[in-house]
Amino acid sequence: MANQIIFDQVSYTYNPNTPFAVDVLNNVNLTIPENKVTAIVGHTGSGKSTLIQHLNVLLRPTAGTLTVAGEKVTATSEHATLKPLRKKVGVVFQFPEAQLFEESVIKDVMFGPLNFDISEEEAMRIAKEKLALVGIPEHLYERSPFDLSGGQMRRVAIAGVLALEPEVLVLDEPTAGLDPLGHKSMMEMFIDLQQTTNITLVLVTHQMDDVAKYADNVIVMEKGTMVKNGTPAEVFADASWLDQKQLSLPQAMSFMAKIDSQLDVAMAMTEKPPLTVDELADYLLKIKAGIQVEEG
Ligand SMILES: Nc1ncnc2c1ncn2[C@@H]1O[C@H](COP(=O)(O)OP(=O)(O)OP(=O)(O)O)[C@@H](O)[C@H]1O
Repeated sequence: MANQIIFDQVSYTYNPNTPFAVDVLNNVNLTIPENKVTAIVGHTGSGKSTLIQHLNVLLRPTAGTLTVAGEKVTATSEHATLKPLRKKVGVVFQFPEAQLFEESVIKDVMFGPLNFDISEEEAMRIAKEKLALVGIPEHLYERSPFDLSGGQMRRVAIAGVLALEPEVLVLDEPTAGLDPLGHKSMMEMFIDLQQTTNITLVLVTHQMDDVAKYADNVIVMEKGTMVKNGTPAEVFADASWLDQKQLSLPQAMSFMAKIDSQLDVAMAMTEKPPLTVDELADYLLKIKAGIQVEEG
């Protein structure tokens, strides 16, 4: 259970003890299971980014205890003792390409490992491996990262995070601004990585289709607390509750909600409701087969 993440009564206040103090997390209690994909959803301003910035200790709790990668973090944790944690937890922030800075692609990806006292030779080996994984071809390694396309820059920045070989990978809307194909291929890359390396993946997203398709577990945040936790099927089961929280259903479920009342056969079926487009297609084919049997 070393990579299970536990928030125990965690609160966080920006600018504490000043007139600008803002309480953003309020007594958060939650567990993120290890070796699974957990999606964090919630209306804008619900505290998702603040929550995940605790995972690699960019922020420390104002109160309460966070356990991550086997380390306990509180308001008084010493900075120096938390360095190993920064290697174990990689965070891909929104628009990570903004953090590129080295003169070449390869140097940018080697920067993290070199900072953790890994030899130049080994850092180079890791950087090449991660660049291949994110789909950056070798002829771009010596180019300036600033000469690449936006999508390529993002992949280089992600390779830089992966180069630390984190055990927990946190993604804050990693595909924001990408076109649908870029979005799909990047999400599939992360999910392949999760499945082949068995890392713990935490995904902050507004895209309910991704939650339905990729997540094992969903955490719903509202006003700085967790208001629901469960599988996608459990969280999406109550459409009116989601609506109250200003969250949407995955497309396949919205489609079903629109036609369900007209599909007596479907309503009679004991099948679980489809969450994804693939499941919806299977569901409709079963209904069609059912109708044909009835008519026959
Ligand atoms: N540096 C900061 N100083 C003061 N308040 C902040 C700071 N960063 C965030 N906040 C406030 O904290 C609250 C939660 O912000 P946060 O970015 O964690 O929400 P979010 O759920 O990630 O939102 P979004 O979906 O829009 O990214 C917001 O009210 C925001 O204004």
